[in-house]
Amino acid sequence: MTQKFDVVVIGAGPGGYVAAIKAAQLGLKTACIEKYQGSDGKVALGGTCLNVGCIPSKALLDSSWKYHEAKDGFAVHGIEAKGVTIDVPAMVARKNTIIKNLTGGVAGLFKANGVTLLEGHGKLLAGKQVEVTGTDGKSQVVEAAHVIIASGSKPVEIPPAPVDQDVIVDSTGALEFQSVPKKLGVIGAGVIGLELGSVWARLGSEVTVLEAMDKFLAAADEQVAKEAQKTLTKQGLDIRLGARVTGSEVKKKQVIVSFTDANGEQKMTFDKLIVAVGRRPVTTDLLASDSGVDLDERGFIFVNDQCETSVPGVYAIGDVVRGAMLAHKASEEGVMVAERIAGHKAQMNYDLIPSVIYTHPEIAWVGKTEQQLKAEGVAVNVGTFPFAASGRAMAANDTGGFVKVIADANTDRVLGVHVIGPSAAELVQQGAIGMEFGTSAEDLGMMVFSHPTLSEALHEAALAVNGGAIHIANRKKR
Ligand SMILES: NC(=O)c1ccc[n+]([C@@H]2O[C@H](COP(=O)([O-])OP(=O)(O)OC[C@H]3O[C@@H](n4cnc5c(N)ncnc54)[C@H](O)[C@@H]3O)[C@@H](O)[C@H]2O)c1
Repeated sequence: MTQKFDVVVIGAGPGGYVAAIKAAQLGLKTACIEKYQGSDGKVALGGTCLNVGCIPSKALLDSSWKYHEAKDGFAVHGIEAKGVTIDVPAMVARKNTIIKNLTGGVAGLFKANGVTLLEGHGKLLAGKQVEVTGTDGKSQVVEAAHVIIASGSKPVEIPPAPVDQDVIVDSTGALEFQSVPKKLGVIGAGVIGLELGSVWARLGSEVTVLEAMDKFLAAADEQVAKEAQKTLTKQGLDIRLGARVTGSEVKKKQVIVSFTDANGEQKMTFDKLIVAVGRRPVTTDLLASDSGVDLDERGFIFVNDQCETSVPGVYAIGDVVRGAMLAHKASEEGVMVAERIAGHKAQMNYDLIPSVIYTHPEIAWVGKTEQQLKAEGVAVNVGTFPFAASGRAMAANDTGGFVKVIADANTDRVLGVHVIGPSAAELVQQGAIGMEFGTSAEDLGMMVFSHPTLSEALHEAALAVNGGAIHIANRKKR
């Protein structure tokens, strides 16, 4: 007999698993389909984020940062650490343990919330039926009153550098190196290129980043991007802008990469090459020809602001639809859709999705950049505060970067918070909370911030918007 559900979710990444849990919590009979197999051959929940994305990369970023600190950052504190070494297989094994704990945790949450897990590949048929094909090749069809597609994304491949997951790897392969490559090439100075480039640079690789665009971190505020480029270069990342990769040749476990830049044609040889040039939506064998769901011109599933597809009752969320490819955006879309299915009037605020790059210092922002606002003709006041003037940052010997608060010159409403520096992600979240409630720079300035904290840099930057910073000379006078 055909199994019937109120909600069937295709994909158990941070979009799909959150949607499934939320739907079940709202009293809907919910199933979630997932096929991804972990290293033990068993189905693992959590999608790219938990298995080969956000979490494993942060595990390696944290391990490599501790190594770097032990090697080069302790002496200033009077701590002597001699003979510091890195055991790369142990570092990678720790990362794998974290993945196992978290993916197992999601399975536990499914059980606790009564979500039925259907193992296999899900395909949407006509009439909100979903075909589930198991790894044994056997298929079953389930029926749903509502379907949520959360099939995610995968790395873009480029013909000049075909991934073999040995010498030329994508973001997944770059989490599995068993030793530190002497020379590491990275194609793409985006989020993944900078995070993974940082991991291996801290462990001793000579890292060259080849970026096709002439501008570094085009999505970030220009002042932040400039500071980031300066800092990462100082850390040893050789960032080549305007560098177009034209070919690669793997020879004796090395790769010779050809590229053109302002100086003409170039060749460089690397021991490993990471290709990190973006991700694309996964829609392969996902939609039957008569499913009725439309794709947009870039291959994403077409949805409106409420994540409704062209078929009533079928929704799509996360990386497979328009917007930022971020786990937290996917999760919030999942919550919104589950609530709407349950009859609530949930909406999502697409204007306040924070962005974070987990380098050191972290780079994070929410809202608009100064350049975007100027292009829109919005008059703004800007306040910045450098961590070099923060007592807490000095105590931690982590004084690089600054906080920048941008407010509407007429209303004083905060329109953007941009941070490069220690705990930037956490500080930007404070800005996001304020902005969600329509805070003005003055509101933030009037609040009591604990002393001594890094958060005081946000307080001071908000005060500086109107020339009232205490611990730095104000550029703008009251
Ligand atoms: N911390 C995070 O939030 C986080 C971490 C990892 C990934 N992600 C998401 O995953 C997605 C993929 O990340 P990503 O870093 O691969 O993509 P990205 O879009 O952030 O950066 C890709 C970069 O590669 C460059 N590029 C493209 N083709 C090139 C070529 N042929 N030669 C040289 N450079 C080229 C682009 O100009 C761009 O700067 C992004 O949407 C990102 O937001 C987010």
